[in-house]
Amino acid sequence: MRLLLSSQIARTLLSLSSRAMSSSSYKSLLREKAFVNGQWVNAANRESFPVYNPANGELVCKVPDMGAADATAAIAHAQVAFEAWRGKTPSQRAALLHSWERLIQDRCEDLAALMTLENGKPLAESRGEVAYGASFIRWFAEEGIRVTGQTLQGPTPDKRIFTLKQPQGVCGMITPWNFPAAMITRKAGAALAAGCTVVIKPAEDTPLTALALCQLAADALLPPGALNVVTCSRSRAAEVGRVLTTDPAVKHVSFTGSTDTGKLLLAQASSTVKRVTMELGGNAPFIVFDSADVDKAVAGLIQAKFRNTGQTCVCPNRIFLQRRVSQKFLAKLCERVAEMKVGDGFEVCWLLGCWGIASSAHGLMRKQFSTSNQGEFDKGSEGELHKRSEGGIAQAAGTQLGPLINAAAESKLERLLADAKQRGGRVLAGGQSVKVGSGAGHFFQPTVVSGLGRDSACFREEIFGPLVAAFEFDSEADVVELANDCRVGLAGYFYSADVGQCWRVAEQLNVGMVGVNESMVSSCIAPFGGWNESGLGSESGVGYGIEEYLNLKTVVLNLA
Ligand SMILES: NC(=O)c1ccc[n+]([C@@H]2O[C@H](COP(=O)([O-])OP(=O)(O)OC[C@H]3O[C@@H](n4cnc5c(N)ncnc54)[C@H](O)[C@@H]3O)[C@@H](O)[C@H]2O)c1
Ligand SMILES: N[C@@H](CC=O)C(=O)O
Repeated sequence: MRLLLSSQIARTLLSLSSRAMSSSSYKSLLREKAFVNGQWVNAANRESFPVYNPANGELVCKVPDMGAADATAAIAHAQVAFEAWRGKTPSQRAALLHSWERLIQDRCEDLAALMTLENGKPLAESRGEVAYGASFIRWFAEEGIRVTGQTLQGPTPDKRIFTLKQPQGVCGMITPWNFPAAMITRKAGAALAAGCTVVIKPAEDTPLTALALCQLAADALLPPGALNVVTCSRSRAAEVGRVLTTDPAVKHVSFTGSTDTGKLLLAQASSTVKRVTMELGGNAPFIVFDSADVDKAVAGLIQAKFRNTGQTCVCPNRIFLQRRVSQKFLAKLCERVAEMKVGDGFEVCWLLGCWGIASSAHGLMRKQFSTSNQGEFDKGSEGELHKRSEGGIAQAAGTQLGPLINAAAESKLERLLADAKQRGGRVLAGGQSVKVGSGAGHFFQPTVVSGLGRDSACFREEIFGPLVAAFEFDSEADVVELANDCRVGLAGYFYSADVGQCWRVAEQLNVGMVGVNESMVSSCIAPFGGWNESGLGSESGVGYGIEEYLNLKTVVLNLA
């Protein structure tokens, strides 16, 4: 009887989940034009470029291939909009941002489907990203109404000093493909809440999520010109990027992407001394000490490393294992890796169907709570979101690793692997590309290699794919030196049961974010930023994220 009941439940869930999959309601958010001054527009040159589904190489649609003239026009509109937007009270801006965030949450399923379509990440992760992305808008709406200055005593009895924080103006933003929603909302949410207006150039691989966010911003009644998206192909990125980094009307450039591109944009932005926020590449150490709980460390690595098929700037890159624990860790890791399913991000099972239903229920509940008990409900959902995006990797029985973003990403993995083999590295798991469906996508097995030294490409370069490179070490001092032997410093992780060691190592790693017995360091609450060649400035966090978009002004008042 119990068996019959559970198979009926499974069948119902399966049918509900496949019905959800076959739904094409995301098309109502699919936009094939750029968004400037509240209008859907073509490129001045009338050209367009294709957006492909990385899972099967199929054409999704075409969007405008804009150039310098379009970027200049968008900046001019954003400048006009700035004069009105800065004049609104912080609470008025917050109310509009809250509406935008609510619409994003309400359309979570459609946004997630669009994201999986253009980026390839498993649907579970796309849902997690929509919620993560929305959290930044809510966070910054609240940050915006709490901006404060200082009142200081003067250097002489007749003087008083005040500080004011004022919006900078038009902000140019260049964003990557790996988090097509959250890297936009983390920047634009902060800038808009501060009273700035924005012109965004999204990555050429993933412009559709950016455009869908614009539609929802328009639905939320954000004023025309406050949020603009200029789309362009890779071959025009430098042209549009040059305008965003050199036009005197742009006061701030915010970029997330590779360190090489970041350096170029920094140099360009220096010509007009713009404020800059740079979130660049990482090479995160993931250290497992002998005292660590190995099962927790393996689970942590799986979550942090394979999120977005390993294409995340805070992904563990170099895995350092203390000699006594090394074999045990690798054996368990290889066991887990062998179970991971590579496939189309839309492939789900009834477990995820279950989650889809839960998330629809979440949408309904959210609507009900929105007037009565919003604050409390939001707090609860924040934790849920994190569990959900982690669950997408570690627990789901559907696709856990989607395709790589493009052919160049696959070639890079093959190069890193060839270098590892040539240097005597051993491939303990994976190591092959995978044919999925028509074979037009670029899929790769989760791969574990060991036996490498610090001369290997896996040690020196940001891997940005599902390849784990493990290295052994003997002492705490040795591993801190190894971990710090790189020019970037975004995130770092370690697992240890020794409290003293936890303090020491957290303090000694030259990175902007450290996970101690924890593999997820990103949230709207925590400052996000890197040291050294990983970037400049801080996104999110209490005060830090919004301050990036505010100018400090000192006012000296003479009382005499
Ligand atoms: N830190 C991150 O989150 C992140 C994100 C994406 C890529 N990466 C790293 O970069 C590597 C390559 O990926 P990628 O090619 O997408 O990164 P990229 O830095 O070249 O691209 C990121 C963004 O910058 C734009 N861009 C590129 N060249 C530009 C230019 N000259 N002027 C203005 N904009 C420009 C792109 O169009 C995209 O919007 C990856 O393998 C990875 O190591 C890091
Ligand atoms: N999206 C990542 C950062 C870049 O890849 C995060 O917020 O953790």
